[in-house]
Amino acid sequence: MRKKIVAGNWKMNNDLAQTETLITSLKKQTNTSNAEVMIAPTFTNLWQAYQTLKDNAIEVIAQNMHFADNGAFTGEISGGMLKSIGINTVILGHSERREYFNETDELLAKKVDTALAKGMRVIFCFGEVLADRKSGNHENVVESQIKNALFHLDAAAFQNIVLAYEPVWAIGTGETASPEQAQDMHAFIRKTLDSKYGDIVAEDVSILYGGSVKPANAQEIFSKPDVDGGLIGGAALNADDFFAIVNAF
Ligand SMILES: O=C[C@H](O)COP(=O)(O)O
Repeated sequence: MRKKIVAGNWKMNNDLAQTETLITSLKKQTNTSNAEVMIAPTFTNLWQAYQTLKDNAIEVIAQNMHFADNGAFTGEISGGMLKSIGINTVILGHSERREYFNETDELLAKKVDTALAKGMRVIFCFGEVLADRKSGNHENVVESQIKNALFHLDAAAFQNIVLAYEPVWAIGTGETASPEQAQDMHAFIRKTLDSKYGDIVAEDVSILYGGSVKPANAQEIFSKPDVDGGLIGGAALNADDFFAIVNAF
């Protein structure tokens, strides 16, 4: 069964004190929707966030992880380390990881494998840049990102995969994909999954939209039949805005 999910990706924002303040505000909010709510603080604040929220319905998730279990990878964090502090979900393939840290589909396939082998849930991100959208190549780009990183998996693996379509031109720019553009791409993503795995997988996978989702536009985007939620950046840094988006369902 497809789930509704709203996940806040805090990116490299909020030190420990700011994290505690924001979580205190989040705990005062009421979820009147049927959406699962997640937040992804920075690594240094995951433990504190998890401890503060472990009796709350808000799930604390990670923004990234390495594919190896351990070893000489200075500055990296493994899935086992995340699991050991109670983190069961990880965002992989965010466009900022792809752009600034050279993460390729091939690398992401290895990260996905490791996360799934650890029993973790993956929020797998992908999306086209503006030039691809302008040239009409956006569906080809998204199709190859999905195929290259995920199509080695078996159908059962998709029970622990959430997809997040994030057109790069809409991230942090204030320019949102129109609800129709989001719907069209989400429907295309289901068609792509259907071609390999059949309609049960295609219909059951949750597909989130990310890119300048705000309280003012969330309801219209979430009203589209193939949009199952959002991956929220800037607006997730304010508790009122974030829960206005959660409650837009
Ligand atoms: O992970 C979140 C996305 O990059 C969207 O960020 P944004 O809501 O600030 O555009």
